[in-house]
Amino acid sequence: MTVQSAFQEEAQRVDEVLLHIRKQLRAIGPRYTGNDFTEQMLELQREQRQQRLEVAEREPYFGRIDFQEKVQSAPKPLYIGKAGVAHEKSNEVLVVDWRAPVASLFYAFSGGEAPVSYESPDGDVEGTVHLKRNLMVREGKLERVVDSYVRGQEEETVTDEFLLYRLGESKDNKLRDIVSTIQQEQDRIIRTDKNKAVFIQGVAGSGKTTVALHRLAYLLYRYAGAIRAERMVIFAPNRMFLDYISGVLPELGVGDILQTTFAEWAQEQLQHEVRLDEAYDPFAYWFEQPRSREEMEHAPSRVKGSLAFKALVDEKLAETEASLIPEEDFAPMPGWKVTPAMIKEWLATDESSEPYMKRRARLVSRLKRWLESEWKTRRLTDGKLKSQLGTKLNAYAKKIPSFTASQLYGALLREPAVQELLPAKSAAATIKSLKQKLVHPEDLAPLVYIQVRLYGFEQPPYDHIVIDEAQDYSPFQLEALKLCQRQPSMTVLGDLQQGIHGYAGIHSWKELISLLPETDTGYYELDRSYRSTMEIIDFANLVLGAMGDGVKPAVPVFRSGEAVDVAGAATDEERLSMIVRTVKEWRQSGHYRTMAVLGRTARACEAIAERLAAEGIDAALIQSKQDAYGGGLTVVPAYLSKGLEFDAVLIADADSASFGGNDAKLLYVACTRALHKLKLLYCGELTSLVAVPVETA
Ligand SMILES: Nc1ncnc2c1ncn2[C@@H]1O[C@H](COP(=O)(O)OP(=O)(O)OP(=O)(O)O)[C@@H](O)[C@H]1O
Repeated sequence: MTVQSAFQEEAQRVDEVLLHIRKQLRAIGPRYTGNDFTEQMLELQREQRQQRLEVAEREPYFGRIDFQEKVQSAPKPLYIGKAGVAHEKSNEVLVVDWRAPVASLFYAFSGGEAPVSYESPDGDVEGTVHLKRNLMVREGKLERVVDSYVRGQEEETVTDEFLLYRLGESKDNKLRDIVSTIQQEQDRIIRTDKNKAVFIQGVAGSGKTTVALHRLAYLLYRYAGAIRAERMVIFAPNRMFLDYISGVLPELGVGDILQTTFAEWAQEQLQHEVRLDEAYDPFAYWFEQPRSREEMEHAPSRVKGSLAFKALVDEKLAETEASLIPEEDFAPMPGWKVTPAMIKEWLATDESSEPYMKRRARLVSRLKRWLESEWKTRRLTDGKLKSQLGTKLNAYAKKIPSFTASQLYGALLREPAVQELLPAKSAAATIKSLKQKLVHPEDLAPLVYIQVRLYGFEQPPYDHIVIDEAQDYSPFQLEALKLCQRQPSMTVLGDLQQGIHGYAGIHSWKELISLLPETDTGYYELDRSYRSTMEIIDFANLVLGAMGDGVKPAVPVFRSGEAVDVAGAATDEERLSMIVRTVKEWRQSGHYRTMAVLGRTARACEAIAERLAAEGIDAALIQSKQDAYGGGLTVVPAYLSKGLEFDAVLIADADSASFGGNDAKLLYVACTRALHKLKLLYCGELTSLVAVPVETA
C-alpha cells in the first residue's frame, strides 16, 4: 500500500469513528438534577462516560498495531486511544483503551519478526506483530501517519520518528500526558502490580513525574473498584509544582485525587494543632548563603528525620503504652476494689493492636461499667453517693496519662536520650516553639507518626500513595506514610543526583526501600532523558561529572539542537545587559513559548527581574510560596526550578562564587530544565563545575 492510500484509508476511518463517538455523545441526553440516589449514581456514571467520549472526540486514537494471535489466520488492526470506545450497537471495539492489557503490545513492541505476547486476565496471549503505526489527529482531522514498523520490510526495529516529533514541540505552562509515546521502560513501571511499592530512580527529564501520574490512571482502570481515586494521594514539593502537573490526570480522565504537599497534609492530619513557623524559611537558610556539607550532615532536620530518632519516639510510645496500667488500686469505697493486676487482665483481652488513646478510652469505659455493676449488685440508690463515685472515677482516670501528639513530642524532647542525638539548643528551641503551637517542617513526620500511633484510624485512608521528589524525604516521613496505607502500594520517585536538600533527604534509596518488606518493593532505574536535546544533556553530564565517581550520566534521546552557549561579562552591569539582550533575542526569534532566567539566589533573581522590568520586559518572579506557574518568561531561583521545564533557559550567574564546588547538583538541576536552548552567563571567573568554557559573547 502506498503512503498516500494508507493516509486516505486512515483519514476515512477517523471520520467513521468520530461519527460513532458523536452519536453516543448525543445519546447521553440531559443531566439529571433530582434527588433520587440511584438516579444520582447513574448520572455520575453518565458524566464519566461523557468525559471519556469528549476526550475521544478530540483525539480518538494515536496508535495502531496489527496483531495476529497464534490461533488466528490473519492479523487484526487494533487502534489505541486515551479512552476505549465500542460500537453502540454491535459492541465491537473501535478504540482500545491505552491501559487495556492488549495495548501493552503497542508500547512494548521493539521490532523483529519473533513472536511476542501480552498478559491478559486469562493468561499470556502469543502472536506476531505486522504493523506499528502512529497517527496524529488534531481537532478531528488526521494530520500525520508514521509507520514505525512494517513486517517484512528491511528495517527490523521500530524507529522513534514520532517520539522525536513530539519532543521537538515547544511547551506551555503545564505538564502533558504522554500516552501516545510511552516508552517501553516507562510502560513496564506504569503496569506494575498494585500491591507493590515501586521506587523509581530516574535522571532529570526521564519522565518520572509523568510515569507516576500515568501509573495512577492505569491502576484505577485495571483495579476498578478495589482502588478508588478518593483513596489515592500525590505528594509533591510545593503548590507551584502541583499546579504545573495539574493538567495530566484530567486529560487521562482521572479526577478526585488528593494532590498536596507533605507539610500541608501533615498539618491537616494533626487537625491544625500546630502550624509551620513562618519565621523559619529553610530555603532562605540553606540556599541564600554558602553552607558547608558538614553543617548539612549534622542539621537538626537530618536528625529528626532519622531512624535513630524514630527509635526514640517508639521507645516513648512503648513507655506510654505501659502507663496504661496505673500503679495503684481503684478503690472508690471500702470493700470495692480494682487492682492493677485486674486492669492488666482486662487490657490483655482487649484489642491490643488498637492505638493507645482508643485503649485508654476503652479502659475508662470498662471501669465505669464495673462501677455501675457494683452499684446494681449492692442495690444502692443514694444519688449523692453516685456522683461522688463518678468524681472518684474521673480522678483515677486522670492518673492514666492522656496526650495530644505535640504534648508527647514535647515530653520526648526533654528526655536525656534525645539530647544525645539533637543539640540541646535545637531541642530547647523546638520545645519553645511547640508551646506556641509552631513547628519546623522536620517536626511534622514525628508528630504525624505519634498522632497515628496514639489515635489511629478507623481504617488507613489510602489505597495508593505517590511521592514525587522522594530523594528529599527522610526515612521518618516514609514511616509516617506507611501507617496511612491499607497495603504497600506506592510509587516513590526521585533522582539522587538532584538531591539538593542535603540537610533533609536521603543519600541512598536503600534508606527508604529497606523500610518495607523486600517482597513488596520494586526498584527501577530510568536513564534516558526525554526533555532536553543531546547538546544540553551532554553539557549537564559534564556538570554531573564534577560530582566525582559513581554518578550516572543521563542518556539523551537522539534529538539534536543548538550548542550550549557560555558567555562571560567583564562587569556585573555588562552581565545584566547581556541577560536583557538574550531575552529580547529569544522573544524575537518566536521559537520559545516558555523561557526562564535562573539565578543562584532569590536576591539575585529580584535584581534580574527589576532590570528586566526597567527595560519594559514582563517577567514573572517566582518566590518560595508561589501557588502557580503561568508560563511565558519566568525569573526563578535555581533551587525552586526543580521539576519544572522551559523551552529556553538562561543561567544568569554561572560564576565560581555563585556555584562553588559543592553546588554541582544545583547546577545540574538548573541545566536540565531546558528543552531546546541553554545559555550560561558569568561575571568574573566561570564556575569550575563547567570544565570547558565556550566563549561566544
Ligand atoms: N515517553 C515520552 N514521550 C514524550 N515525552 C516524554 C516521554 N517521557 C517523558 N517525556 C517528556 O519529558 C519531560 C520530562 O518529564 P518529567 O517532568 O515527567 O520528568 P522527570 O523525570 O520527572 O524530570 P525531573 O527529574 O527533571 O523533574 C516532559 O516534558 C515529558 O512530557
